[in-house]
Amino acid sequence: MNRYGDGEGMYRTHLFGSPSIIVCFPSISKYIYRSGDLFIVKWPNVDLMGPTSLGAVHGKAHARIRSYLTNAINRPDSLRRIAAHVQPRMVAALQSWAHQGQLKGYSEVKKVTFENIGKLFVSFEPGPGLESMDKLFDGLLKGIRAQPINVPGFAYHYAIQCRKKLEAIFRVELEKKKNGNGVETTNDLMDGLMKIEDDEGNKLSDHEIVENIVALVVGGYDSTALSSTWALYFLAKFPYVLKKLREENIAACKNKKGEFITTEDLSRMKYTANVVEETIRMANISAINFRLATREVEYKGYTIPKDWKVILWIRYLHTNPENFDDPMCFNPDRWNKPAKPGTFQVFGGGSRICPGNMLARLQIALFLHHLSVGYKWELVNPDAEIIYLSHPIPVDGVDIKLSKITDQQ
Ligand code: HEM
Repeated sequence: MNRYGDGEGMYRTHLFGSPSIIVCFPSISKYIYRSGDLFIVKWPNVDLMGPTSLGAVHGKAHARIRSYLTNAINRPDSLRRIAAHVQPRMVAALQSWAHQGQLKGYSEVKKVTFENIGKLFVSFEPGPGLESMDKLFDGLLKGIRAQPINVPGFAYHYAIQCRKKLEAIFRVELEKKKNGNGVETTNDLMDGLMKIEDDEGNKLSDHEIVENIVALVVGGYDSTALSSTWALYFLAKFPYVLKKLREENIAACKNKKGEFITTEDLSRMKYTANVVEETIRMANISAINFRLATREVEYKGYTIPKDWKVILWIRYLHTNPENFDDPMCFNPDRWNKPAKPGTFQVFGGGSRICPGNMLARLQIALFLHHLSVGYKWELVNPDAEIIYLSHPIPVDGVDIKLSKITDQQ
């Protein structure tokens, strides 16, 4: 960009041996998202994501899984149920953090997020099994954005081993469900995937169900945990934001007699919603988004060749002062008015927009509620360096000292 100027907001380069177009302006990003037939989604290391999973399939196969999933986790009635379901574990986790006093924010947030997601997706109960699965998912996630070198010692090779073990675990769960062996009737995502049918009444194969469940945990687990961890970080750094957040959240539960807050309560909590949006904008969990040109495309006098990778550079959009004033300032009030069109792409766009976006927002908001009402905390290393691979996170894993707020405070 320094060499050629902004142009139409894209430039060409070579990344990891592939010719690629890097897209960094809202207008061209919008065009690419809208032209789903010209630019198909194409994740790297799709074998690790699962070639038959939602993020990898196209056409009717994509539409039928997506429609089920959107109903199950992204509609108001499902979110209402999920809100009631996830809060007890958040409350218990925060109490245990206060007992610990000092803790690694990221690993603790991950534990509680994984417990909730494990229960929602496959009815897993917390326990040692869940902990070892967490490690397997960690290994799998690290491989997804690594060079595909299938040699022992490399992240990609290890990720393949983790994936095999995870598939074996989920296959056992699926068999139990199919045989009705010792599993009470549940209503989790695996049950839902088992029921999906296409126009001819064909169901998903066992293999497709298992691949989709693995992909859903991959998509929904670390992304949500990282976002909540960044909220811990930003709120510690911006105390006046925490003060306003706390006031709104205390007011929201003033007349409650111990019951949890609901999605209806949250819909009235404007500042909390702003804090969620600002957290995910600045966290940039998905810093880039992947597409592939299916044929040669002309755009405003430029040619995008067939089979070139098209990489949407989301972090650039979110940190460009032309899109967001003073972009590195954590300022939830900026969300009092909507972002400029096409500048906010945390969840991607078009027919592929993240189907878990409302679920993620809900979990972050509920976490913020219990955290801000009941606890105070500080960063042990406020100047910790940030690492960016595989995802952005302070290098110390957000080490915090946390305690319960007493009545006198
Ligand atoms: C803050 C948390 C999250 C972030 C930042 C995030 C971000 C994204 C992004 C950028 C995409 C790609 C969209 C595109 O290509 O245009 C995506 C897709 C996807 N996400 Fe999320 N996501 C989050 C939470 C979740 C959750 C909770 C789930 C739960 C199930 C989930 C499941 C998926 C799936 C299945 C896809 C593929 C969708 C498709 O190809 O149709 N994500 N997400």
